[in-house]
Amino acid sequence: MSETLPEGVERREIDGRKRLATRGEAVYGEPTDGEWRAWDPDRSKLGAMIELGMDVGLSGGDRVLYLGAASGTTVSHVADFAGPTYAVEFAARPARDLLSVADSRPRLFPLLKDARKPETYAHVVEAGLDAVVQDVATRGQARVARLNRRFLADDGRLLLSVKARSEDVTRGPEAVFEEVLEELEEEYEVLERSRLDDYHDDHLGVVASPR
Ligand SMILES: C[S@@+](CC[C@H](N)C(=O)[O-])C[C@H]1O[C@@H](n2cnc3c(N)ncnc32)[C@H](O)[C@@H]1O
Repeated sequence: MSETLPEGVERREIDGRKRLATRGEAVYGEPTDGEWRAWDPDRSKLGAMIELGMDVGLSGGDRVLYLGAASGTTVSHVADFAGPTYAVEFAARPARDLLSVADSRPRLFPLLKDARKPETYAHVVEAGLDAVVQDVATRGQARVARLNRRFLADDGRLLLSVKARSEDVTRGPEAVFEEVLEELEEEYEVLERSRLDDYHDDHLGVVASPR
């Protein structure tokens, strides 16, 4: 397992065992130790990717666009160690919780926007970002990643979680993943892929860089 964690992410003994952790206010009832809070890979695809040793290439202070922020479980951890973190979520109810998560995180910017319409937030989100993290769990996941490629620096990274059942409930996950990757590869080079089933059934984690 790779131990090159981003600055600001550590493996710490919390509640009786070593866990990934970041420093910040607790958000989803996760165990804490002082100012450190456990990052639960069962609740977070990005957490699972890091736990599984994928080389996500994140660094402390990175500028990040997060697509599919929901109520902020994962993006709260990202904003604990990253620089400006733009969090896009199109459903109003989870976005309300996301606003309170941002209260204690001055570098977290919630955006009630549709990730399929990047032109609606292009005036807020800077270009040349270090990372786009995507967990939208909706049909057309490759398309969303392609549409948001414009925000990434040439040496930036896409950290994508693909949920097979969101694309097609009738086909096997591997066939769905191949199709999603084929479309993704029109604009990205896939650097690493790994099933996340230890933590999330029928999900694929993908690390990619823009072509
Ligand atoms: C699996 S949940 C995300 C969980 C979250 N990433 C976390 O780990 O804390 C997927 C979220 O993506 C949002 N979503 C789906 N399609 C979207 C779109 N086109 N634009 C913005 N958000 C979208 C859903 O409303 C939902 O909240």
